[in-house]
Amino acid sequence: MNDLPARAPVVELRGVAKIYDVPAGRFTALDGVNLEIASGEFVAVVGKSGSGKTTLLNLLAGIDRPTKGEVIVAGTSMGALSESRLAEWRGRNVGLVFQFFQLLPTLTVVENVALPMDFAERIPRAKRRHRALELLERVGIRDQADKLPNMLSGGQQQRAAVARALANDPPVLLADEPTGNLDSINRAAVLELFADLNADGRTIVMVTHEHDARAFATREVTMVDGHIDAMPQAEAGDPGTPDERL
Ligand SMILES: Nc1ncnc2c1ncn2[C@@H]1O[C@H](COP(=O)(O)OP(=O)(O)OP(=O)(O)O)[C@@H](O)[C@H]1O
Repeated sequence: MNDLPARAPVVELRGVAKIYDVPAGRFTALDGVNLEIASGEFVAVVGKSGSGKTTLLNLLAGIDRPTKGEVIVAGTSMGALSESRLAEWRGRNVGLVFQFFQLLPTLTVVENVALPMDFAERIPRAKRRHRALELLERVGIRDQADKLPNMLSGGQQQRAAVARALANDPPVLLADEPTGNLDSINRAAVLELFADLNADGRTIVMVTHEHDARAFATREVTMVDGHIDAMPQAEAGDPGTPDERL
């Protein structure tokens, strides 16, 4: 995994604002956001629709840039990077998981998982398929490797997407509503997988609406109108033991 010392902040946001130009003028989606996430945390980002969760995640992923403030992930302040360096940085330092999986339909599952390795060129070409198969084994769908994505269930497709996100062994796994398109059984399975990966030391930031999903995280960050709520109300109650969580 990554070489960062245990508990060092792997994510830092300092005075971050994101302002969009909209027909009516300017819309402040994030304002004055400060956040530190230590290596090894599993953070659930929660909050009402429109509170800024996806905007925050996109800044962490380097998909978007802040209007103000600094975003530092895995030791890199992203504001200093050109677009091309940012794309290269992203391929090596963050793994992304989305609600709708976003697997390429014409590639097999194992080819989808190996694809980010081609871009980052960190793993020798001859070892990429082997590593992709190991990752599929890790997420429990090694037997689906040579199928096309549309032959898999939603839960299996999301497992494949998680394996793809881990392809370049990124310090941070970022997930935007990863269980939002799954039935309850697959949702539980994917959350267990995230909890397992976190137990192995992987830092995870997950945007979610789902109360049960929050119970798997080690910390909850609540967004309210573009801010982080300093004193969130207890909503979900005691998360309970793992067996009780779903
Ligand atoms: N590209 C954009 N241009 C203009 N406004 C935007 C843009 N992207 C997001 N917004 C606005 O910023 C606010 C925050 O959006 P964001 O998608 O981050 O919220 P969210 O908490 O993830 O919501 P949801 O839970 O519904 O996905 C919303 O009011 C949204 O309409």
